[in-house]
Amino acid sequence: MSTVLGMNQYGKAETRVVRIYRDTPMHEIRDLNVSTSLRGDFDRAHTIGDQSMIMPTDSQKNTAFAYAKTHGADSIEDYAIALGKRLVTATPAARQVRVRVQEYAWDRIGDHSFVRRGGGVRTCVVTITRGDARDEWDTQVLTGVEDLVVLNSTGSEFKGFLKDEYTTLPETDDRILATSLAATWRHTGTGVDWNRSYEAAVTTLLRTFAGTYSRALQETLYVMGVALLESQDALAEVRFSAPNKHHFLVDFSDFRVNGLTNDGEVFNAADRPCGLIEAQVIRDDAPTARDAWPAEPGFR
Ligand SMILES: O=c1[nH]c(=O)c2[nH]c(=O)[nH]c2[nH]1
Repeated sequence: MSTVLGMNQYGKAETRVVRIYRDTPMHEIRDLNVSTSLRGDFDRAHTIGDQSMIMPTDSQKNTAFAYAKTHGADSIEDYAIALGKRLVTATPAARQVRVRVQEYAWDRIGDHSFVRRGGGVRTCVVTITRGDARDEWDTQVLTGVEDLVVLNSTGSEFKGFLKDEYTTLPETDDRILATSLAATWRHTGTGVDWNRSYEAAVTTLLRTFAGTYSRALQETLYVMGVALLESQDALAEVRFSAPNKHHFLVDFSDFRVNGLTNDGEVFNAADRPCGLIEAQVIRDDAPTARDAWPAEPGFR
């Protein structure tokens, strides 16, 4: 039996590129998922382990970041064409490149604040307990929003934190703050215009996220909780679960490209792990929650 190498291609899949345009106080965002694949004569890499014709996938990823700085402005098509031509040009053995780009759309909620388009799933959990008398019910209503993805491209710091032998995180005065917010709030009664209350709650959460300088996501959640409870008298408490979706500034300093700087413009949107910040904000005179929260282990 003899065997030969068949079709093959290689590249970097799903480089999560976030490009911030910050030339004016009104920032713009492009949020991309970029995959590149090179095709050509890469037989020797497969058959005899010769890497001399291989442009590393790591370099392809770096090029995707660098081109977001220099070519990311207009359309994903122009960006993909420029990136693809560069990769083929830099890789003599490549005959063809395929560049796939997905762009996530964001809507503006402030000068440097955005919410992912279409985001936010409305939820409710109702718990009804039979009372002593006929037609007597104890009704507890939780309303919430999940997957509300929000991002501030500046106005966020994280510094002054506890450090030990394992701490490597640099302090920062200016970072992206992004989270996929889950918030659940408890109503004190049922005489509520639910739709109007929900819309107002989400508006308050978004407006507060956008309008609050953040020293940590913990502080931002607390301020959002206070604002929500102050905006509607009939809310007893709110609970937040907020993954800190880390955006790492891409280090261009090792690239051998003249004049390429990264002044808070190109970020790697990390997939995982994320910080997970969770907090409850409650009125001090809130009626007891009884069984409102679906907290039995293993139950929903
Ligand atoms: O807002 C933050 N809170 C933290 O507790 C934390 N920890 C961390 O590494 N980064 C951040 N950011």
